[in-house]
Amino acid sequence: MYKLLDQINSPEDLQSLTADDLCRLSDEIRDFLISNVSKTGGHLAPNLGVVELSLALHSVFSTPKDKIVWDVGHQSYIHKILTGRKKQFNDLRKFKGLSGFPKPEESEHDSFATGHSSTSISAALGMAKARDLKQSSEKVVAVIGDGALTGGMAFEALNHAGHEKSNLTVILNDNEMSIGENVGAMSSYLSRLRTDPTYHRVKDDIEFLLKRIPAIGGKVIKSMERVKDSLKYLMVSGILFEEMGFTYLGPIDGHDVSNLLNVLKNAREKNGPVLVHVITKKGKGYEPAEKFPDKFHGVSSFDVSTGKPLERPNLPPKYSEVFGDTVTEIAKEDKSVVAITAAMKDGTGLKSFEKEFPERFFDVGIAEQHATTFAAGLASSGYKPVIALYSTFLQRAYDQITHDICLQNLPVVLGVDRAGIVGGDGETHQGLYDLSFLRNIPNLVIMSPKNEKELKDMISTGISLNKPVVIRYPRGCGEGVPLNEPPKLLPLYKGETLRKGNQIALVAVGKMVNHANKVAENLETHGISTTVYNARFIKPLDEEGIKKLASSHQHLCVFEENTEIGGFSSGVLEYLSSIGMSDKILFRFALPDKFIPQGERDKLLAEYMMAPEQISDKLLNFLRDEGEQVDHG
Ligand SMILES: Cc1ncc(C[n+]2csc(CCOP(=O)(O)OP(=O)(O)O)c2C)c(N)n1
Ligand SMILES: CC(=O)[C@@H](O)[C@H](O)COP(=O)(O)O
Ligand SMILES: [Mg+2]
Repeated sequence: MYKLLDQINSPEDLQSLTADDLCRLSDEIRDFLISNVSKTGGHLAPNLGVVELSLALHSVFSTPKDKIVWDVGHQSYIHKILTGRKKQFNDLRKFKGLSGFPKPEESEHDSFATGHSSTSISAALGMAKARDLKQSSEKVVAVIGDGALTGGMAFEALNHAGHEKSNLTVILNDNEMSIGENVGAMSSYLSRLRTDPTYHRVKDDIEFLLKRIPAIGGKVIKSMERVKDSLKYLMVSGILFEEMGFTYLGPIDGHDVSNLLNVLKNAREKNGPVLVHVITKKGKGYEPAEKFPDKFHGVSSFDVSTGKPLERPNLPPKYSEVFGDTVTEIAKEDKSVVAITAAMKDGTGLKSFEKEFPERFFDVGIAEQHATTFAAGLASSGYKPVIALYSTFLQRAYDQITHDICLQNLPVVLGVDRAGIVGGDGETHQGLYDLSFLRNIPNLVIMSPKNEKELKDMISTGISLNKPVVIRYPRGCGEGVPLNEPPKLLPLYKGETLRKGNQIALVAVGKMVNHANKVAENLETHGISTTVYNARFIKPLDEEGIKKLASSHQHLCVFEENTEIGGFSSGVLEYLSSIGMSDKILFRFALPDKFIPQGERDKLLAEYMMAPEQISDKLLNFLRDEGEQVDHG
């Protein structure tokens, strides 16, 4: 199928290839990527942009002895192709298939697990210091994008690396894109680096002129070093990185394999930290991705000939879209509402808010900690910030929520998107811990809607509370309920009974409410009288409602799409034990205390015995063993 790629089964196989061969191999790899990712979905544009860079890296450095850390890691598909995993791309991001991110347990060539942005330089510096302490000789490389470079951790690591002066190569993959257009002063600085020929021209002109002055010219050039350096201070050419103790090389064309090979060999041999500034095009080699790199950042299956997603039945609106539209509607009436994203305006649905209120919309870059305390600052000055962050990325801002928002009881609403199982992104992205790490923060209200209509109501209720509020909701489409009614204020800290029975009460939050309804229907066919209670509030808990259920049913079961450790069901257990009724809890249905792998949500729920039919069977078997009357159904 592929003349060159079929011969590549490990990085060593690159050593015999010429630069021309590598160019031809780049074309084959792009064809392979487009063909496979169009079927499986995945991060296409980021990977199309780093084909030559990945080939050059694996030609100059030799993994697994040398270490390459891929920041975010969404752009590591070519790295995986070159390190013996091309045959696994049929199952990319699928249950029990190839991960879309580096995973040491998947290959010895994957030096560090990544998925969250801006960690690569820190990890690479740690590896470099370990090498120095062991007095071994491996090379260490971090590959970081211009988007990831807006993350605070990256600066902390650059600062430390410049101080330590260990040998380390940082490749800055600059494609002017985060998921959407990159933002921030660093991004503007990089674009000056990319486009500013002035410095080079002025420096060359001076030298050219001086060389023409007979005799003294040479001496003057020497003394002109200071002038040249002062020009450097005036111009750009990586001065920021040079001042942080790095040797700056670049900017270079990230699609010119020959030049990449030369510069990387040069960087490899340099002492101290080196930053190689590589200019690439996100989506290179596939026109739809080049034209719309944001849309092709992360794609589902698509038609290669048009770039359009494969036909899907008309699905309900996504929770994220409902979130963004609702906040925008409320902001039309309430001028104090402002919206904040950390480089995820598309994914969180806040693009609609930006369009309507550009002056009240803030994209802070990949900077969740800053986003959160920035919101606290706005709130302390009379505004009502709404921040949308993915559950998994919110993990970064735990102290900011605690120390900067809740301690001061500031009116900030946190939309915690992608809460629950997220699917193909796997362990690094599952939103399964937010109920546990948020529930212990004083002053914080935590809600989770059973559907997209209740999400609207919770947003309106949350903003009206004028205090710290979290609303957690899942990735993907809503339940298809009507959305034409305006949002209403919910009865505070109260749940609702959706189905009335008297034997077993199923208490659920969020998407698990629909799960509980299915279990209840199943139990009722076996003659088991079942209540379904939508708790709505994880904190403060609806204690009165829970107590009533415990007093009027033989058993309670609790459902949540969160780890079983410290989440909603732990809160119910804590409360019931405080009133001597903890024995009423029969089962807690939550995710186990482990990192949950990638895979379709239904497959993962079944893997952990949380499919509705599995839960029903478990309950029916328990009741039978207890001698309860259970019809055949
Ligand atoms: C902490 C964190 N926040 C947000 C994200 C979501 N995310 C994944 S890739 C990406 C953009 C990365 O841009 P860049 O580093 O320039 O890489 P490129 O896709 O351009 O190659 C973002 C925001 C993340 N992975 N981690
Ligand atoms: C690599 C990364 O972190 C993001 O691109 C993430 O994969 C987006 O997730 P969604 O597809 O759920 O928006
Ligand atoms: Mg980028």
